[in-house]
Amino acid sequence: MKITVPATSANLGPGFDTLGIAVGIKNQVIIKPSKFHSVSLRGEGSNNPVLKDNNMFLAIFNDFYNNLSTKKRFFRFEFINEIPLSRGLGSSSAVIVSAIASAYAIEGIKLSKEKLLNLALAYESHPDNITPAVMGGFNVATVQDNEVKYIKKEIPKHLVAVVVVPNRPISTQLSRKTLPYKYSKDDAIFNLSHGSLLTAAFMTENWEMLKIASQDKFHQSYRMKQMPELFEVQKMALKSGALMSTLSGSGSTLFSIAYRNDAKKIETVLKEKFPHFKVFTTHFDNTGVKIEY
Ligand SMILES: Nc1ncnc2c1ncn2[C@@H]1O[C@H](COP(=O)(O)OP(=O)(O)OP(=O)(O)O)[C@@H](O)[C@H]1O
Ligand SMILES: N[C@@H](CCO)C(=O)O
Repeated sequence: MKITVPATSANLGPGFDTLGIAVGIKNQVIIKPSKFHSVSLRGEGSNNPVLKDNNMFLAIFNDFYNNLSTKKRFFRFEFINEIPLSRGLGSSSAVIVSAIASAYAIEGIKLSKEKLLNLALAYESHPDNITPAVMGGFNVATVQDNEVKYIKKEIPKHLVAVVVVPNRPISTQLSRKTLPYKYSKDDAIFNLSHGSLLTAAFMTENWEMLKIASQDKFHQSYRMKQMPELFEVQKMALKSGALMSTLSGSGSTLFSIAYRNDAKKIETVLKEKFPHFKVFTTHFDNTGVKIEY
């Protein structure tokens, strides 16, 4: 059995804890029944021994599997990770979603995507990474009575993401602590209006509106000050033709959206200017987590 789950970019500027989008890089887990427990790990995180043994995937998988099954079975877990850790591309959300989906699937128990999403919510207080990780596409999500309420929009193929991944992480947990506890009425209205405009721009495919709509006063500047070079990346991406350029989740990745025809030029400029960062272009994922037997 193979589970595939996409990376996700949350906030998209003003949509703090609300807007998120799934992109073409992914984590895959191949699970096979085995005589004994074994784990292999390739790609992102493979040089981190902690991730091999007591990683979050196995902890969540076992929590659910032990409740779903009466049988004591062993498995071989083969992790193939493309999503970098602590770079704002939803690595932990991908793990949470794929671990829960795997436990149900290995037992042959059907699990709707809505139910999966609400089970994942228990592990992540904000829905803006887990929702696109489950559903794919662009999502607007909120939590009401412990349930995620969301609306999804698929992204057309002529749009791509140009992603700049710095060589230093920003921890979501720590960076949330650097944010103000209170905001002024003006800043609240600024983010409400820009987040609403951004959502409408995605839903109506008004891509030229993304640049104005993706401005933020809640979190980006506080976080980007931890790595001031990110302001340069953002300016260069927009100058080279990006439709929008925002901090991906809590960072450190800078996430830009562009027309497919403009991506090569943007990517080339960013690679030349920031050779110490990983720069790549990827399509959008409109499927979300998927299981193949
Ligand atoms: N691929 C993974 N495999 C196992 N555990 C993981 C993986 N990714 C994240 N984790 C666990 O989740 C914790 C938080 O990781 P990380 O900071 O990447 O998540 P995050 O908050 O989603 O940030 P980001 O969105 O930047 O990835 C890690 O310390 C690790 O315990
Ligand atoms: N909305 C979350 C996203 C984390 O990926 C944050 O900004 O902390």
